[in-house]
Amino acid sequence: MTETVLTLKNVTKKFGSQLALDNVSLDVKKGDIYGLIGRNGSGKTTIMKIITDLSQATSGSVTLLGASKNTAQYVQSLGRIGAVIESPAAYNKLTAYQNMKVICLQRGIHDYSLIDDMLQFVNLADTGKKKFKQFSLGMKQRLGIAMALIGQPDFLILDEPINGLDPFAIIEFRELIQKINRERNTTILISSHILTELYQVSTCFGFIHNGKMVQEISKDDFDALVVDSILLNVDNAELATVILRENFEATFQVTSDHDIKITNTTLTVAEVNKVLAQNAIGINSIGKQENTLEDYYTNLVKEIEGE
Ligand SMILES: Nc1ncnc2c1ncn2[C@@H]1O[C@H](COP(=O)(O)OP(=O)(O)OP(=O)(O)O)[C@@H](O)[C@H]1O
Repeated sequence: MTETVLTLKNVTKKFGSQLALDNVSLDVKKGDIYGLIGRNGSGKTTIMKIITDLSQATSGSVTLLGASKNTAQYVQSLGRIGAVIESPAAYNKLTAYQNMKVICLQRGIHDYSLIDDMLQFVNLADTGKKKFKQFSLGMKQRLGIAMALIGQPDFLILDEPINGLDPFAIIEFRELIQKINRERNTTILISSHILTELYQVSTCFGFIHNGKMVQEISKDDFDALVVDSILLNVDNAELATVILRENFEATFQVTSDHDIKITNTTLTVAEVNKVLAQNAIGINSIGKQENTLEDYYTNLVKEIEGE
């Protein structure tokens, strides 16, 4: 059975009368890259702060690397994790190497050769005398990760690390996350509202909305559930739909006099095209639409808000 790294059970957090987390449960398994997805204010940072002991839950339980929160063992478990929450905390006037050295001193790490290894690992080996305040956002994020990795953690927590990065820095970042997971066997919890990126990097997802965990799903299950749809623009959508229903098993939505959306299908564009052409239906356009994590999340939120 796969080992569980983190479990939250019915965690509730109130700030005065405001309910920031409402009975949240989640499970992160060893080896996962768990993507925590939610809009601004949905509770992602609050979850991470509770895990890292920067905040206390109002009720519910948290188990980290086998230890329950508020026990001496939990403090030991915290020593096996690395975290970058809100923004990387480093000294503006220090270089990458000096900032790393501060972390080593704080953590009682005496082997400074680890610093060079780690800076190399995050591609910051040649920043020399450049001070943290002169770093680009991408460099700052990578230094934050190097600082979090210096203690060789089993579990890495990253709060919105992609925010504000340019497309090249995002690609670099994605590769770094995967490298950490693969080469260092580090389990990762990463939050973001940039869903396309989370989709590419994560092995499972947790959707949080208004402080509630709406769904947890593995990437494999998500991929099996979410199949692409076919969008059609035809002369007569109603007639075309009758013909399509006679020929194929799928869901056909007539969205206007000319537009049809076909979902729940593994049909190809060529198959649809052939049947309509044989029945003399004029086709103006036909094409596949990829259903993304973004669509899935938006629909989930719409369903909940429509409740
Ligand atoms: N210290 C606090 N005092 C009062 N309310 C708070 C506090 N911290 C967070 N909240 C509230 O709790 C809710 C969840 O906030 P949280 O920062 O966890 O969301 P988030 O999903 O991380 O959002 P973002 O993406 O904007 O960082 C929000 O409504 C926020 O205003």
